[in-house]
Amino acid sequence: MSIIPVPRVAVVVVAAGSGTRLAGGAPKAFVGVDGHTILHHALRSVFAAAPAQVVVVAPASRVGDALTEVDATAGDRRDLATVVAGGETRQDSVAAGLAALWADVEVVLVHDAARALTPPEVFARVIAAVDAGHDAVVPVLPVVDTLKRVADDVVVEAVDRSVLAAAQTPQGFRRAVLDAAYAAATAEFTDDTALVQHAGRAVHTVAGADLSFKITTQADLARARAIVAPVPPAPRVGVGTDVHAFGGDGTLWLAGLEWPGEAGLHGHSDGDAVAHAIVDAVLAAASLGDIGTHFGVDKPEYAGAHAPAFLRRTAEILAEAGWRVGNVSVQVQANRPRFAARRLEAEQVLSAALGAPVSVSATTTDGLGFTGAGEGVAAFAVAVVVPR
Ligand SMILES: Nc1ccn([C@@H]2O[C@H](COP(=O)(O)OP(=O)(O)OP(=O)(O)O)[C@@H](O)[C@H]2O)c(=O)n1
Ligand SMILES: C[C@](O)(CO)[C@H](O)COP(=O)(O)O
Repeated sequence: MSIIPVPRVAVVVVAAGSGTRLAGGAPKAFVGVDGHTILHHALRSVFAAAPAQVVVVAPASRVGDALTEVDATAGDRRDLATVVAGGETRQDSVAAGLAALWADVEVVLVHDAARALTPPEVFARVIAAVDAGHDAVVPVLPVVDTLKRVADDVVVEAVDRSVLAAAQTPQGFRRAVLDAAYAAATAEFTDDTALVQHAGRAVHTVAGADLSFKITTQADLARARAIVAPVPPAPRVGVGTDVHAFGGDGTLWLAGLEWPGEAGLHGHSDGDAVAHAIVDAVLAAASLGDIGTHFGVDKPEYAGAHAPAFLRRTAEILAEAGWRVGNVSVQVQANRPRFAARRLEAEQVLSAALGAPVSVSATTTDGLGFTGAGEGVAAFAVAVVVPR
């Protein structure tokens, strides 16, 4: 692990928006592009830029998922990154990010996660302009459409586009200037250079980039998907296993079924090794971590939970990342219970919860190993996932 000096630059990545205009089925930053989320792609370019403190501002309910994306993208800069909860407006979220900056930071960039494909060189241009002495810097593109001033659906006048520019992010600031502007803010602005200019500071422009477009609508998402993954990703396969020992409280729950009269299994949840092996196989296929990543013992809502709770949430996580389950095959290895009479029932319960075909088979080890000794059960699952 290389020792990176405490950085003088910080990047606040605002990712706490709801994505109303996108209607992507999840907070925008967690909608899938190519099997990775918008936030994942945004963080890839942030961490590819100059070393900086990185503060990700996520929806309060998705701080854990944002940490997962930081873990997946930060590499040896993981110690430079933190995640905080955002606010009601973009400006509230920026303020939350600013509050998390380290004392040594002198230059602050504020970047929309929604501009997920921003090339790292734009970050370099903005930092260089602040270092050259500008209080505030905004990357811009020339306006290419003819613009009109409109009122009540009537064109009032044409607007001279030669004096206009389209603002992008990351927007860069001397930290003292941005902190002072936020401390004095009395109105909402849609970007940070507007707020700083309202506070009386000059704003300098640098060249933006076509790839820095903001993913706002489904058309923008389709554009990003065509850039990132011109050819739809092939189906992917994943494997998952799980083991639980008999001796837990209550009756047995396995493969989504209750088995009256059979010994229960130990576990944070109901110990259903079949369901947990399926979760691991599906998440592994989409490279989205494993059951511990999303359902760890720190999630009290899964204490004692049964298979449908795990499988429904796993299907949601997959969909948000741009995947769906093709099918799953799972085999349980155990002396008891006897599956033959209820195998189809188990397949129906598991398939309904996952939203995809799950086939179940069962076997014993002819007395060998811990399952053969009746100490517990083991389950082995293979899953195929395909692009949504
Ligand atoms: N309360 C908010 C609102 C927006 N943002 C972030 O600010 C950036 C630009 O906002 P926008 O593209 O408008 O995102 P949303 O607000 O999610 O989109 P919409 O307006 O369609 O709901 C996005 O990266 C978004 O995550 C934020 O961190 N906190
Ligand atoms: C900050 C910004 O991306 C600059 O163009 C834009 O103002 C964000 O606007 P939004 O309505 O919050 O997407």
